[in-house]
Amino acid sequence: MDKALQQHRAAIDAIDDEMLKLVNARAMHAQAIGALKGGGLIYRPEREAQVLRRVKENNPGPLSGESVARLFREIMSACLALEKPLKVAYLGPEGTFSQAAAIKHFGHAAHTEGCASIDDVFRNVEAGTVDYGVVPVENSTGGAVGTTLDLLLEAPLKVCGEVDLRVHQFLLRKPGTMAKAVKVYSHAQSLAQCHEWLNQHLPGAERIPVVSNTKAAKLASEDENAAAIAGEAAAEVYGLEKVAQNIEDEPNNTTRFLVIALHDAAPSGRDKTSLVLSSKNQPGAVYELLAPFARFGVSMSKLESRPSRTGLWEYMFFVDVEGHHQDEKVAQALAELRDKAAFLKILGSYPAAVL
Ligand SMILES: C=C(O[C@@H]1C=C(C(=O)O)C=C[C@H]1O)C(=O)O
Repeated sequence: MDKALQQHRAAIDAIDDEMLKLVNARAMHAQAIGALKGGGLIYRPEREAQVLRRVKENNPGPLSGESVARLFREIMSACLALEKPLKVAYLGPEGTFSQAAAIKHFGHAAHTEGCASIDDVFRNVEAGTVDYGVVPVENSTGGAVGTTLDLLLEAPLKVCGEVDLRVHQFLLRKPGTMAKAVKVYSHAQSLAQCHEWLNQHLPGAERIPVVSNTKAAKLASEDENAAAIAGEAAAEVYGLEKVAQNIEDEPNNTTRFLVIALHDAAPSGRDKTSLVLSSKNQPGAVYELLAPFARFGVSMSKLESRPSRTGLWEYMFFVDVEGHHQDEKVAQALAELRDKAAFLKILGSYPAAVL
């Protein structure tokens, strides 16, 4: 047993030495490519998506496709940081799901910077104080994030990526607290995601929405009568006790985030395009408006309406379609839409999430 163990460990050491050489050789190629790009835009979302898809497809196992993709995500992140670590703004403070999404998408070598609000994330990207921003756009139980949609409509920014994050919620208390919680702090989206659980387990408690789950955790850490709903990372930041775990009503609770930047992405082979449009306020107008997608065989993966601020009972439609705006079918549908829609803004084309 001892001998076998030693043999395996010796083999692992030898493999690790090989891997060290290989990842550094890879890093040097990435550096050379950085130099070819001449100090311009180094990060290429479409290429990164292709690298991740390729390793998933070629993975012989026994490691899962998901695991190898996560490893390569970190390798690429470190390679890119050799040139210049990316600065990524998210809805802070530290420990939010937005930060987890930023790290999932860009890896740990990126510098993540917490902002006080979603507006601030947009402003920082616009001003160029950060390279990218990560903003929540919809949750599988709570629905659309209105602030993000409104800002996407107005901001001169592009969507260059998407991140899907499985969200687990915890009920957190100050350690050693015995009294039943009379107040529950959390972000409105998280309160919505745990609505049924709260009805059952804390029916009398007042639900108080606050700007972030981390803020909720902070408030609960200062108040014996309060609890917070937040993720694991927020519990760690404030040293709270996890009184109940996975309290989200929907077991597949997922939040989708968008990556915003001054540019979108080139085609990666499996892309999405986000756009916002409005129709004239007349019967059948919405049907008419969306008809070009059906006619050119473009699949729609999302349709969300939002009241327009300009007229009563007028709506903006946020649409995601499969394909890149440079793909022929999508380009044809968009050309037709341009004539029909009262308003059309293409928010950007980007690789469909790999991780
Ligand atoms: C090396 C490149 O630059 C960056 C680093 C990548 C990598 O490490 O594989 C991929 C895309 C870019 O974000 C490239 O464009 O190929």
